[in-house]
Amino acid sequence: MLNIPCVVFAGGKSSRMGEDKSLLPFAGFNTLTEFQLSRLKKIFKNVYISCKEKSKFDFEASFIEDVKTAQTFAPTAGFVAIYKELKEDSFFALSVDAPFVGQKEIQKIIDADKQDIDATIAKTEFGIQPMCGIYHRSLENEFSKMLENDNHKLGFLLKSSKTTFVNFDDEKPFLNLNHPHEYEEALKLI
Ligand SMILES: Nc1nc2c(ncn2[C@@H]2O[C@H](COP(=O)(O)OP(=O)(O)OP(=O)(O)O)[C@@H](O)[C@H]2O)c(=O)[nH]1
Ligand SMILES: [Mg+2]
Repeated sequence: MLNIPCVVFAGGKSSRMGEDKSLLPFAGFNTLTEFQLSRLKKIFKNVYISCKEKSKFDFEASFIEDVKTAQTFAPTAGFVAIYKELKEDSFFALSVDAPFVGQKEIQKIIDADKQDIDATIAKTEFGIQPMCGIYHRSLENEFSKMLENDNHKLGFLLKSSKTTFVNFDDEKPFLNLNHPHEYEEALKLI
């Protein structure tokens, strides 16, 4: 079991999906969020759910609600709240809509992580995967500033910080369910 806390980001608008993707049924679970919780709890000692309002879920879990000052829909609001809530020096961030990121990928990222850097993030041929990787507390102030300035460019933050990018040849584990057709594709792959 991994000691680093895992945070599943499930607070987005799902504008491309057209309905809240964190609440879509998946692999026999009532919601994609519960599917993620169930499998990630076998890998990490502590798994948290980052969201705007925990009341949208009808199950028990360790929820971290976004800071209330944030009107914007962007993971930045989640990051600021997570740093406030957790006492650990780093955490593993994963998007709720990435159901195929498995133990193998997670372990490779953990093995590449070091104490004196800001982040360790997955990268594929398509580009960096900001919602799959480790964020250190050294970025806490940066995230607060980004939220204040209504700047939500995670890619820019990572490229201008001490980030280790971990290369993956296989794109498949990083399938993101942004559009309905990707959800349909994922249902067939389970
Ligand atoms: N906690 C929190 N997470 C968010 C917020 N906005 C986006 N996220 C998460 O960030 C991750 C990446 O976002 P996207 O894949 O673009 O999901 P989304 O923003 O819901 O979808 P679109 O509206 O189609 O862009 C997802 O895991 C979202 O749940 C937010 O305001 N708060
Ligand atoms: Mg989005």
